[in-house]
Amino acid sequence: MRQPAHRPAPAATVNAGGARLDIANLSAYYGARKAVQDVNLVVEPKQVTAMIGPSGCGKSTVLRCVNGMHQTIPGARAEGAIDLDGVNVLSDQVDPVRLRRRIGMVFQRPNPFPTMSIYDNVAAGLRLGHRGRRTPDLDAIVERALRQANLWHEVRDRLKAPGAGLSGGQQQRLCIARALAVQPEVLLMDEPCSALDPISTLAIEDLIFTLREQYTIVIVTHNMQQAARVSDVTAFLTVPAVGEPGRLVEVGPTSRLFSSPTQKATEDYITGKVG
Ligand SMILES: Nc1ncnc2c1ncn2[C@@H]1O[C@H](COP(=O)(O)OP(=O)(O)OP(=O)(O)O)[C@@H](O)[C@H]1O
Repeated sequence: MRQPAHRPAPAATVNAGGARLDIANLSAYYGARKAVQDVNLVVEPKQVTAMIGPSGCGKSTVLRCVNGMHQTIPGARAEGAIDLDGVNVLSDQVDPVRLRRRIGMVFQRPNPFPTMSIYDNVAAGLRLGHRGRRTPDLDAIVERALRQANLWHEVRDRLKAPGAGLSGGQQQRLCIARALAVQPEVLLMDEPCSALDPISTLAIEDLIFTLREQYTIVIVTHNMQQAARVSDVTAFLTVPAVGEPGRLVEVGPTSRLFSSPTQKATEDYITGKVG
């Protein structure tokens, strides 16, 4: 393994700015069971869009469909369309590996590769994409991703140490660096702070705030204060009745949705009457 050169990463390689996602009439199934129905949602670049709603309403399912991960679950399928700058990501023609390079995902529990060093964790996706060929400027890309994830200064002197030896909050920022290293256009975050302490949560929220300049970000969160703090737009999903699929009830600018929701179901949820 080579050590990264201690020099700033070249600015020209930094992703210039996110992509638009247009989710149209999305329904998703696990076997015969419909989990979400007719979700319509436009996600704009350079914005943070939060998805909130009670447990089981389908927030994670929508995220999975966006980056094709539902295909890894036996019996799961999606109907409708998810347009990523002109390409329907649900089409059979789309290569799932390429799709996941364009759409990165960060999960609820930090999941660094346990036997890999900090450096190799960040480089993992790049090596995968180059099928054994040497990635140009790997050191610089690793450094840039760690800087973007606000982790560089904490790990620059121990890049060979195992990623699993970092704190929970650092591990989550390492996973964000790993996702950013392949320069995705969209970053999906599924409850990225739910396993973290308040200080680490604050660090991730600050990071989300700065990353929105360069990426299209969708965050699923149970924490309404967090949605209010970090997002520009909020989408509220719910399950209308037991056994029914989840539905998107309302979407709008975050400040408006929290101050004057148009739907009673949204108001009941954000005021804590249900959910
Ligand atoms: N792998 C799976 N197999 C079968 N059903 C699933 C699977 N994953 C989710 N579901 C079902 O799909 C529905 C939506 O689940 P999903 O995890 O998307 O909801 P969620 O809003 O993200 O929930 P939470 O907030 O609890 O994480 C639920 O009824 C759930 O039980």
